[in-house]
Parts: sequence; structure tokens; C-alpha cells
Amino acid sequence: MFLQIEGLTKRYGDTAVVDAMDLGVERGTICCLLGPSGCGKTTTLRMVGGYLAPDAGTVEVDGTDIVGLPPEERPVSTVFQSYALFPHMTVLENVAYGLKCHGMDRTARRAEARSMLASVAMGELADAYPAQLSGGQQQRVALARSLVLKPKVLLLDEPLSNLDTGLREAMRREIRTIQRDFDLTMLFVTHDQREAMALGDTVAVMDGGRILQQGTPEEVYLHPADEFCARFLGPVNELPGPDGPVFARIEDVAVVDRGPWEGTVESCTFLGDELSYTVSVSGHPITIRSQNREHLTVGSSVFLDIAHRLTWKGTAS
Ligand SMILES: Nc1ncnc2c1ncn2[C@@H]1O[C@H](COP(=O)(O)OP(=O)(O)OP(=O)(O)O)[C@@H](O)[C@H]1O
Repeated sequence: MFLQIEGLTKRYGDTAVVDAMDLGVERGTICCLLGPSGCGKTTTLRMVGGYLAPDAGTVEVDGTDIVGLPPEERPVSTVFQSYALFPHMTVLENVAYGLKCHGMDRTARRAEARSMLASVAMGELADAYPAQLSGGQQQRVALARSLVLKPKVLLLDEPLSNLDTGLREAMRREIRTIQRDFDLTMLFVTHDQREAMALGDTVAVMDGGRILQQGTPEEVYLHPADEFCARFLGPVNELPGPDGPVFARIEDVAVVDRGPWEGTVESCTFLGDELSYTVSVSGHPITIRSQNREHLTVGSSVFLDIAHRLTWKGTAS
């Protein structure tokens, strides 16, 4: 693996907030580190970036352990959630600043910064100040400032969380394009499962300072390692079965003419692009989505079947 984290540990008092964590990211891919608030995502990123010393473990980039190196000597650059742009510097100066720290002369670093700004479509705003920019524009400057350093690994800590939904999706596409253009290896922290699946070549599900599962979006969504991963990646229906509950994703439960489960339609909610029903099966509330505009009648009986059963260790199969 191009980025290989092994046994990484950070303790505060008696609590290991990152607990002997292992994670690998292949060269030229995006790994989304996904987990609930407080599970240790930022702490992990800060240790990889060099802003926090681990108590144990190794972080290798391209075969070299970087744990002992200060941030500026690591082949790694971080884009923070807050963008952390210098308010008194222009966009161009912000992007050129890191190159100054690497000893590049003024003309060369301004030329590099201009070319990087052009590649994130910010060339025309090179002389603006951060306060004059929208959130999305500031985000692009923050990306340019990291990319100009040509890091081997780019770390992003919830970089889209300050943006509204439309802009977030546009920026996600842009990050994907930049990642491909620069053949970057990225570790992208998020607590948003849709974002993780949309962006990640792999998704690493984290809880309690550990990685519970790492796989492609399809693997973690359709074949979760445990119940926590199953529920964190998306809603789960729990149907009664002869040997214990049968689990399925909402979109994998459908109304059929004849099927193994029978229930009563309890409610119907109009969501615009689809209808959401709650069907009670032996007292279990089951959620079903349908794009058919013809409403099922509340109170009527329906049969249900599932297209794919979610299983993990310990579930009935
Ligand atoms: N300096 C510190 N001293 C003590 N505890 C800390 C310190 N920094 C972080 N923690 C604790 O470590 C745990 C992990 O924090 P971290 O910021 O890594 O979580 P996170 O997964 O990034 O959460 P979020 O999504 O909310 O940003 C939290 O319980 C936090 O309170």
C-alpha cells in the first residue's frame, strides 16, 4: 500500500482515542475515513499530517516511515475543514506561501501558484482576499494551496462540511477530477456516508478508534462487517424470520403479488421523487420506497419480498 498505517495509537489519559489502528490506501486512490463524531478521525489525520505525535504505530508513505518527521518534511499535505487561509494575504500569496517555506524564489513560486489556481478555476480571483470569496471559492484556494506543494498524499478533514448541498456535490466532482488529473492518493475524512460512498474508491468505517471495515462502497454497503457498519452506511429494515431477524436495505424490500412476508400499510409520505411507506409486519415497522405514483391504500394488506439480504457475523442466514 502507498499509504500504510499500522498499530497507530493515541491515548489521552486512560482512553485510546485511536486504538492500534491499521489502514492502507493504494497509490492514486481515495480512501474515505467514515465514522461518527468523536470516533478519532481528526486525531488520525493529525498524526498522519505530523501535527500530533502518536503513542505507538507507524505511518509509511511509499515505503518510508514518516512518524519522526515534522509536518513540512512529510510528503503529505492537509486541507482543513476551516480552510485556514491567511486573511491578510491575497489568494495568490496564500497559494505561494508554502512554496516560500520550501525555499523557492519569488518569481517561480508566483508562477507555480498562478498555474495551480488556473487548474482549480480560480485564476481570475488571484488578487482577491479570502474575505471576498464564497465558501466554495475559499475551498478551492485551500485545495490549490495544498496541491501546489505536490504532496504524495493529500489529507482532507471534512473539507465540504461548510458548503450547502449543491456546492458540496459540485466540489466533490471537482475533487475527483483533481485527484485523477494529479494521480493523487487521498485520505478524506467525513461523517457523511453518502459523501464517503460517492467519493471513495474505498471506505474505511471507523468507530471507537478502530477501523471496523474497509472496502469498496458496494462492499461496505451491501456486505457490512457488523451491525454498526450496516446501520452507519444506511437505513436497515429488520423483518421477522424463523431463525431470527432478516435484515435488508430499504431499497431491497418491495411489494409483490405473493411473498414470504405479509403486512399492513400504516402510513404513506410523499417525498417528491418517491413515496415512502411504513408497513407493519408482525409489529415490525418496515420502510419501503416506491417511485410508482399510485398510492398503496393505508390500512390495506400487502406482501413483501427482499432482493438482497444483509448478513454479518452472527446473523441468521
Ligand atoms: N487534546 C485532547 N485531549 C483529550 N481528549 C481529546 C483531545 N483531542 C481529542 N480528544 C478526544 O478524542 C476523541 C476523538 O476526537 P476526534 O476529533 O479525533 O474525533 P472525530 O472523529 O474527528 O470527531 P468529529 O467528527 O466530531 O470531528 C474525542 O472523544 C475527543 O474528545
